[in-house]
Amino acid sequence: MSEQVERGRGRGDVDGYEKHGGFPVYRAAEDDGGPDFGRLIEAMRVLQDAAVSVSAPADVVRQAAEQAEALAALLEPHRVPEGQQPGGRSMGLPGRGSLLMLPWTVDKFDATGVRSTGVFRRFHMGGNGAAHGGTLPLLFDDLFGMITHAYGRPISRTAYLHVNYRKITPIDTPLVIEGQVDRVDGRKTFITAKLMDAEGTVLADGEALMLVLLPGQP
Ligand SMILES: CCCCCCCCCCCC(=O)SCCNC(=O)CCNC(=O)[C@H](O)C(C)(C)COP(=O)(O)OP(=O)(O)OC[C@H]1O[C@@H](n2cnc3c(N)ncnc32)[C@H](O)[C@@H]1OP(=O)(O)O
Repeated sequence: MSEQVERGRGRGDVDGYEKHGGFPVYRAAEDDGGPDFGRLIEAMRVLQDAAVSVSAPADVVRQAAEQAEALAALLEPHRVPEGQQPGGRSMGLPGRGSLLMLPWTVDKFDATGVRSTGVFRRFHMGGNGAAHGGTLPLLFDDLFGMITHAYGRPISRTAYLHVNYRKITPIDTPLVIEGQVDRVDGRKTFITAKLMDAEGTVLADGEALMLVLLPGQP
């Protein structure tokens, strides 16, 4: 571990951790949305896998569309403002219960770094069995956000994010992504991470600059 990482441990390294610029302070959902929320989100992902991979008779497609519309209508009256919904705030669920985030599971989260494991699914596919290139920066960016948070930095936004695509990233294959803070310079947090397969082969690596928000910055 570098001296800079050691010095940066904990939340005392930067004044104003609780200020978060102009960003609201979000709390984790207390009960991961209740007993069936994770089930709903996983069923939605299975549905997304199906929706992008089936070629079904017209009658089946019509029935599926009607059922999807009925499900949306069931949920519609229960919309709440950002920060109150369990989606994205359920720390015990893959991808924190978000349908946007990769449905991965965090198995290390501390000041020395964050590691997460999971698969790219069929609905993440770009072509020829490989994950779509745009889904990798999403995975990296969310990891960089968590690394920044775990390191104790105030709420920061990504100023730049660079991904090197070293090898094809296969779908439906267990993978791991791991990264850490490399260097801190005032508002700047420099982070690197690697996406690897089960044998440790690097499929992609990335680096980012996260900037601590100033008071009032959204
Ligand atoms: C509970 C679970 C939690 C889980 C938490 C999970 C959270 C997920 C977080 C995801 C994070 C995101 O995706 S955030 C969404 C994507 N990012 C954004 O939308 C950011 C949009 N950009 C901005 O809002 C702005 O550009 C800011 C706030 C980032 C910076 O604006 P600013 O405050 O005016 O900064 P500025 O003066 O320009 O720059 C400050 C210093 O940084 C340098 N700098 C700025 N940009 C760059 C750049 N691209 N490349 C190099 N250097 C740069 C400048 O040269 C300067 O250096 P010097 O002259 O001082 O040396």
